[in-house]
Amino acid sequence: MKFYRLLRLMTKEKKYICLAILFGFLAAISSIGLLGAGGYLISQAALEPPLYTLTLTIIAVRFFGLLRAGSRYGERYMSHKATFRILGRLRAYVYDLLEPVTPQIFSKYRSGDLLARMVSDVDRLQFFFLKVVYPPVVMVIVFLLTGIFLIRFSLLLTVVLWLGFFFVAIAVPMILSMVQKRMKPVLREKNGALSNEVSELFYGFTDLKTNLQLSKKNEATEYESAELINAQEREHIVQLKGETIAKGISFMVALGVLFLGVMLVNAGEVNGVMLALLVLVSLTVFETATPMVELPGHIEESHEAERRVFSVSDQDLKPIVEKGEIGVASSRFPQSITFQNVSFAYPGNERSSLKGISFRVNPGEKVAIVGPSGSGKTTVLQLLLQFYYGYSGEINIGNHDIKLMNEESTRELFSVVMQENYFFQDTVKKNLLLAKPNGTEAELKRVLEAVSLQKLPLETMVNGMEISGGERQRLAIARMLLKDAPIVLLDELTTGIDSITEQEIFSVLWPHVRGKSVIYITHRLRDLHLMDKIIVIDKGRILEQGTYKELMKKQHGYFRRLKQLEQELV
Ligand SMILES: Nc1ncnc2c1ncn2[C@@H]1O[C@H](COP(=O)(O)OP(=O)(O)OP(=O)(O)O)[C@@H](O)[C@H]1O
Repeated sequence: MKFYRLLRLMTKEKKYICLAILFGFLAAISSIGLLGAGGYLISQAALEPPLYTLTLTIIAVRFFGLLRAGSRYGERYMSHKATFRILGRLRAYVYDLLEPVTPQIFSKYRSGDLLARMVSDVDRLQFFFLKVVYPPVVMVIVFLLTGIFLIRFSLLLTVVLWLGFFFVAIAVPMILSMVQKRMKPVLREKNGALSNEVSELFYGFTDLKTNLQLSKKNEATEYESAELINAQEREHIVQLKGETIAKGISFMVALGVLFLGVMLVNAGEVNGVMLALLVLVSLTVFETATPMVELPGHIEESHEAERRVFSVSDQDLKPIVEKGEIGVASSRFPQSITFQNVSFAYPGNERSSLKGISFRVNPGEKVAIVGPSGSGKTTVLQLLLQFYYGYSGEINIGNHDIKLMNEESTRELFSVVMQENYFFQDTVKKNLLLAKPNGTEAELKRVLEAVSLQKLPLETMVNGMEISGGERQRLAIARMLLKDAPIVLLDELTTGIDSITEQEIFSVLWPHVRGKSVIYITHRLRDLHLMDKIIVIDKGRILEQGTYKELMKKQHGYFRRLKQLEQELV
């Protein structure tokens, strides 16, 4: 159902929603009361009665004036409070939906695009309550009550008012929405064409310039821009026409009420001093109805945003199993890791990236996984870190199947350096503290020294230009050293680092990980004699595994051939 999830979230903010509607209603009614009482006062004053007879009306005008100011403030305050609380809930809800399927999402969408889209769509949904839900509720209540008030004078007045309501709040917005719906595809097309031109201009700037095509591209971009502006103008004119018609109808209603009022006064059914009150009341009540012209647009926009926000999580991206609750008894001791006949294909991929992989890392053992690019090495870590669940076979840490283990406490077991490591736009210090929130400055400096970054001040901004790719990689290693978890996962950790620094890092790293279980992924074959076991993997299958000596003894072994090839190259 449309807006089902949004409405469910909204019900959690009942209190503020009810208060917003109450204050909105009071604000509208007091506006009507103020103008009505004002009109009545002027009419009465024109008859020059003794001043004391006007006292009550003057008090009423003052009362409505004050009530209007107070309730307007209350309405703004409560409606925004409700809106922001709903928005907060919505953000948390969307985050909870996406968090378990994040790896699947990022393998499907470009992460930057998706995040930007998500953030803007969620933000757009904040207007759902403010512009879609609550104004019509207030409007209907106000029109109902005003209609009932007018029945006191004549049923005809009420009929005219409700007829006006039908046209202004229902018929005109519906017709307008139908016309705009027909214009939307053109707008979308022009929008897409312009974004296309702009991104080609932006990303292909150097090529366009060197091939002398820049001015041609500029012209094309300007043409698309003018086309889009024209289409937007046309849509805006239609919108303005709708608003003008709605306002025109509300004036016609006021005129109709005036006309009827005069007839009623002539017939002696209504006192003449009430005439101004009737006209002003019927005019003011439409203040709540004329904004309805924009309602279909807001509904459409919210619906589109809602569809996009939830479409990502509604796809077949759900984790295949529910996570278990088994906590890890102690994260201090090294743990064994076992893969038993594990096969896995990434969501949407027909080809399996792992095919019946079995191996064991004993507690405290150091195991290298080597193999050519694309052979499935990183995938082993992705499964171990529980970024994906849809594999067959079993993965165990200690005696527990990881599918049954509590996700967060399991991750405490790992210190990880992946091929690409994310750093927050913050200082070196803050980025390091992520791994150990209570780490002291001395500890931070010690790990920086370990990766030969002692000259890097802790307050340097990581995403600033001062840090090179190799330094970022070393920083990731420093972060890993700081976490001090019992299982260490290293994926191509010295990519982008020169051989001398690499040697320095390894001389710190191996002593540091002594006693820990280590999986070290690499396609470089140096230092592998330090490993307890080497697993050679190609096209998702294990080709051979054993100690360095065992593999080097195999006459036609894959590893031996690789090693020989590397030595020849060196
Ligand atoms: N997110 C993903 N979505 C779909 N397919 C993927 C994804 N990540 C990897 N693959 C595919 O899985 C296979 C194994 O990839 P993996 O990254 O595990 O290889 P690798 O041995 O670590 O390679 P490299 O040394 O280049 O990092 C490759 O064919 C790759 O195309």
